[in-house]
Order: sequence, then C-alpha cells, then structure tokens
Amino acid sequence: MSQRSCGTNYLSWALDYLGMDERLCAYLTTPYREITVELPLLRKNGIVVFKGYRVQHNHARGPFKGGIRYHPEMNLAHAHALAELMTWKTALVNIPFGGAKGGITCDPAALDEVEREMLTKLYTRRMANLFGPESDIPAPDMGTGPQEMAWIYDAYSGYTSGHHPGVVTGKPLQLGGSIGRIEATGRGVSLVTKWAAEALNMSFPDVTVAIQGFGNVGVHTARYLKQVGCRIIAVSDVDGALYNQAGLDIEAVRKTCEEKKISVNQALDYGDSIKQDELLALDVAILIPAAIGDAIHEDNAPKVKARLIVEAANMPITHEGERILTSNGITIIPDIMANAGGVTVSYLEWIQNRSGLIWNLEEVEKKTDHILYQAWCALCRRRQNELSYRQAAYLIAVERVAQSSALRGYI
Ligand SMILES: NC(=O)C1=CN([C@@H]2O[C@H](COP(=O)(O)OP(=O)(O)OC[C@H]3O[C@@H](n4cnc5c(N)ncnc54)[C@H](OP(=O)(O)O)[C@@H]3O)[C@@H](O)[C@H]2O)C=CC1
Ligand SMILES: O=C(O)CCC(=O)C(=O)O
Repeated sequence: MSQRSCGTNYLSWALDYLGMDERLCAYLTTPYREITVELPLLRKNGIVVFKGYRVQHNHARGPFKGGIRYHPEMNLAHAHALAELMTWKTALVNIPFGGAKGGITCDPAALDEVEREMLTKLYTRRMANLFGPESDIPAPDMGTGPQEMAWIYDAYSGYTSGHHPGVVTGKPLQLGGSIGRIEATGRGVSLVTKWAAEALNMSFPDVTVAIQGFGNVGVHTARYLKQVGCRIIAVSDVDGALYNQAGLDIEAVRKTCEEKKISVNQALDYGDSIKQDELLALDVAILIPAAIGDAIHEDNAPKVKARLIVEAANMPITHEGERILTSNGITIIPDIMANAGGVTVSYLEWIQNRSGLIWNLEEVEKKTDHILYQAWCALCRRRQNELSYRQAAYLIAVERVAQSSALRGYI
C-alpha cells in the first residue's frame, strides 16, 4: 500500500469538483482517533510482543465500523487508509455508520488456535473502552473470520459484564451472527460484477473471469459467479495461481485445498499451475483482485487485458496503475461499491442484534440486494457516462459525510 496510502487524491479531487472548502480535506482525512497497543503473548519460547491498531476515521454518520486485519504487513498507516475507505463505503451504500479499521501485525497461520484466541482477547481488552454497539463495531477482514469475532464478543462481554452481541459483526450464527454474512462480500461482488458487465453490454454471464485471492472474498465471489454461469478460468493465493481455460470446478478446488491443506497451484487435478502475475495478464473479460492492496501497479497494469476490473479487495490498484488501466480503456468498479456487500450484511446483523429479530436468508438477501442496488443506481446516475465509477462514488460519499458533519456543527 505504498503508493495509494489513502484516498486523499480522490478526496481532493471530489472536494474540488464539489466546490467545497479545501480545508474540509484536513478534517476529512484526519482520523478521529488512532490507537497503537502492545500485545505481549506468552508463546512456547517466551513472551513475544505484537502490535495492534485501531483507527477510527469518521463518525459523522453513525458509529465507527470496519474490519480487523491479521497480516504480517498490517501497520498504523494501513489501518488509517483502510479506515478512511470505510467512511466512504458506508456513506456510499447509505448505512448509518462511519469508518474504522484495525488489526494486528502477525501471520495468523503461524499461530496456533490457543495463541490466536489469547491474542484476540488481549487486543479486545486493550480496545474495550473504544468498542461498543453504539460507538465502534469491528468485523472480519483479511486473516480473521467468525471465530475471531466470537472471541472479541466474549472478551468485550467480560469487560462490560453483560451480553452485547451488537459490539461485533460477522459472528458465528450460534452467537447472534447473521445468516449470509460469511458469503456476503463475495455475493455482493458477484452482483455488482453482473450490473457492471450489463452496463458495458458484455455478454454476461457468458464471460471469462480471473480472480486473485482465494480466501473468504475470492472463494465466494467465484462460487456465485460460477453459479450464474460465468467461466472462472483462474484463481490464486499467496503461493501462486491455478489456470484452466475450460473453467475451474471451484467447489472441488476449494474442498481439495482445505482437505489436503495445499495451495491452489497444487490442486493440479483441476488445472495448471501459473504465476501470480500471469493471472493478472490473462486474456479474460473480467479481472477481480480479491487479495491484497496495491496488487495492480505501474509495472503490471500495462499487461492487463481484461475489459472490466471489479475491486473485491480494498485498494488493489495504485494511482499510477489506475491511470494506465483507464488510458487503456479498462473500466474499474471501485472497492467502496464492489465489496460493500460485507458491511451491508454487517449492518443487518447489527440491526438483528439490537432488535432481537432473526431474519432468514431470503430476508437478508432481499434487504442486501435493495441497499446495494440503490447504491449502484445512484452511482450510475451520478457519473452520467462522463465520470469514472470511482469519481462518482467519491462525490456521493463525500457529499453525504460533509452534509452530516455540517449539520452536527463539525465544519
Ligand atoms: N472479509 C470481508 O468481509 C471483506 C474483505 N474485504 C477485502 O477483501 C480482501 C480479501 O479479504 P478476505 O478474503 O477476507 O481475506 P482472507 O484472509 O480470507 O483471504 C485472503 C486471500 O488473499 C491471498 N493473499 C494474501 N496475500 C497475498 C499476496 N501477497 N498475493 C496474492 N494473494 C495473497 C491469501 O492467500 P493465502 O490463503 O495463501 O494466504 C488468500 O487467498 C482484502 O483486501 C479485504 O480487505 C473487503 C470487504 C469485506
Ligand atoms: O463488515 C464490516 O463491518 C466491515 C468489513 C470491512 O472491513 C470492509 O468492508 O472492508
């Protein structure tokens, strides 16, 4: 995340376009609060001190909201950039939250389950005075999932001596999680991909797709797109990529990787092993980065052949990468629209926790589709075929946050 350390360039552009006071930029880019904590964990060979972060970016529209990332490269600057992105994402889909992000610098795969539980609960206790169903609500991001959210819920409940399931979303169903949250981000990506492909008059679903990342978001994006009839010809993880021009059997690849504990490029019964960068350069209709930030940059962007890129990951394209792709006529659907299905179902989980209601899958999907489709239509109206999707998304989001901030008397 070196080149696109935050959305500031897009924000400056939006403020300028909207004719808003440039001083707003300082307010809208300065986080409300940034916290770094030390997390001493007793491991087999002694104490190891990890670092944890939470950046609360803006809460003009509601409680801070955003995921918890466990990754070796996580740091305060990443948390800041990702927290700011959450502010625009929640505003774009018009749900009553602000933006936050947090995490721990660690390789979760190198920790055993007991260590992950201890570390997660220690992190939560350090952050417990910030977290709360009305103040700051974490959720899963890279390297975390329902189990970590259950530990956060438990540690927070211990801190407050009460049961507050609405303090965190993405929990297991047994602890008040919402049906559909695990698949929500990938399902949302697949819906937005369909709408974008149709807007471009592509022959959807008769298209080829390559997906970088085969974790929560990548797997479910692949599953849903395959279900509607797209041909997923390549997927990748941190070790490499798997390619099959005839289309991959996503369920079989997933099951094999899980059962044999192997990387996707080792599932050779289903395709051929190729390199990460080769996946990005494949001759596909749609490319979906669903892994890390800055995956597409000035060096590999010129090789991209896809007509449409849907940003399932947060910030997967650097500014220079975007300039090259755009000048090559490639359409980009920005992260804050493409992957907003996750936070949307988190919002529905939070409502269910606060109201005591439990909705079924049909209800959750119907409400999600409505929220996402409203946002998509607003985006299309705003760009009027003149602006990029990202520009239009920033205009809508910044305007909403600025309006709420002004009404509260912040600016
Ligand atoms: N989870 C959610 O609900 C949401 C996630 N997102 C974003 O989606 C993206 C993916 O998140 P999620 O699926 O949850 O994360 P996961 O941890 O579940 O999966 C991440 C995937 O990316 C791969 N990966 C990690 N590092 C690299 C690398 N250097 N090069 C290539 N691939 C890599 C991982 O491979 P391996 O397994 O081998 O490590 C894994 O396949 C992130 O950008 C996240 O911020 C956005 C909105 C919501
Ligand atoms: O579900 C949520 O609350 C936030 C998910 C997230 O971190 C993201 O959308 O980037």
